[in-house]
Amino acid sequence: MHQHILALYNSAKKQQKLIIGLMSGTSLDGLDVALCKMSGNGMNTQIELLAFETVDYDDDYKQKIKTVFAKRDCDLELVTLLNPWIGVLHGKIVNQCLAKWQLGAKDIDVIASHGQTIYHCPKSQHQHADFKHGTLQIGDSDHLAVTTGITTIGDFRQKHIAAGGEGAPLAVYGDYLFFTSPAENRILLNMGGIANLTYLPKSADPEAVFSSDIGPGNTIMDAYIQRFFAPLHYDRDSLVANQGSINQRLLDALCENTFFALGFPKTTGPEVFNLQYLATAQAASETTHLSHFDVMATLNRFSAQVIANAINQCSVNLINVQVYASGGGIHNPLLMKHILALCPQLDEIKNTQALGINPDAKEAVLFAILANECLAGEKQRFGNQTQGIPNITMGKISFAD
Ligand SMILES: Nc1ncnc2c1ncn2[C@@H]1O[C@H](COP(=O)(O)OP(=O)(O)OP(=O)(O)O)[C@@H](O)[C@H]1O
Ligand SMILES: CC(=O)N[C@H]1[C@@H]2OC[C@@H](O2)[C@@H](O)[C@@H]1O[C@H](C)C(=O)O
Repeated sequence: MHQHILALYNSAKKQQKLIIGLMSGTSLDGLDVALCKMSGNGMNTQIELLAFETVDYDDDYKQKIKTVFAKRDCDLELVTLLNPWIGVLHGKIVNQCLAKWQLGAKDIDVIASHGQTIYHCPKSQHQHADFKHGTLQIGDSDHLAVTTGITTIGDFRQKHIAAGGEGAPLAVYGDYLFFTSPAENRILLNMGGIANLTYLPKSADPEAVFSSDIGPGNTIMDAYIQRFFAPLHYDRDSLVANQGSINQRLLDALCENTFFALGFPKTTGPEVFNLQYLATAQAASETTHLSHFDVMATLNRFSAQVIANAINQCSVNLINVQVYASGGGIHNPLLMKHILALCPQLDEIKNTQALGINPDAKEAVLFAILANECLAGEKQRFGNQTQGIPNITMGKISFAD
């Protein structure tokens, strides 16, 4: 037996594993690195988040990725070069974290790497008769494995598409295994660049569980701030949006999109929700004269409205439902205030820290759970398959040598 297969076999049998989850999301802010002590599998999964770092990307990284990110037309040579380059860079970041945590490669069972999404196009978006759904993550895991000396499981989304899903959201798998509770119906809300939610009924009925993208979280707000308030990268503490007023005509125009009429589950990305989307809505509503502050106030409300609509849609007729939020949007006080005001049935919105997981680390932890399932899980059953949750194991395995 090959030594790496044997090592994986031994890892899979271990009572406790150390898995590093890596997530680099649509906000392009940095690499989230979560050191997870994991035991069990399936509904018995236990996680202790031993350490967490967000290692900020420098401007050079951001510029390089932005050249191709969510662009229909881009330099294919650059994409080809970025694929290994990001893998190596993410590997070096893991090595820095290991040094900081005083751990060596041998202490880690596997790395779970999401990579960097550069384009996501479900059929609802591309509407090309010859093709189904597509998504592309770069930052190849062979390069991570060689750079770190640690077996790396990556490229999780392709199996989801191969099995009939849209390649996202994958959050549902980890959310279902780790956050389901017989005590209450739960909505796990993540507000990154794109917002998504997972509905977890207290019955744990896998036929009733689902996960869906909702629409923009921070992505249009971030793009607007980067364009008009550089060098700011985002509207820290809602300081800009708080100085403006909501423009109802622009808000109505922003809400006019076929994506919002689609049922759950559905996916989207910055390929749709971007500055061009805003410009189209401004032209349609004749609001091109607004101040930057009013535009930001309106964009903030737009995200909140989209998110609140989705919460209301899946909590209708439910009593005892609790929302647990995660992602960078929880740090945007105006956004949180609007969402709560638009969901009168909620007394509060908690965050996933109340369930033991740092809300900034949640997506990176999610990929550690997927890797744990890849190694040690058994096949899950998600019922009738209409919720976009195929019964699959995800991830491709890269060895270090
Ligand atoms: N103090 C703050 N005030 C306002 N917004 C904040 C604050 N801190 C973070 N954010 C927002 O959170 C964003 C980062 O969120 P996060 O890291 O969850 O996104 P992501 O994981 O890249 O996205 P996705 O989940 O769509 O892939 C920032 O770009 C910013 O918009
Ligand atoms: C294609 C892609 O990278 N999608 C991301 C993105 O970021 C949030 C939302 O859009 C979600 O669908 C997904 O990530 C999370 C981790 C998921 O798959 O659950």
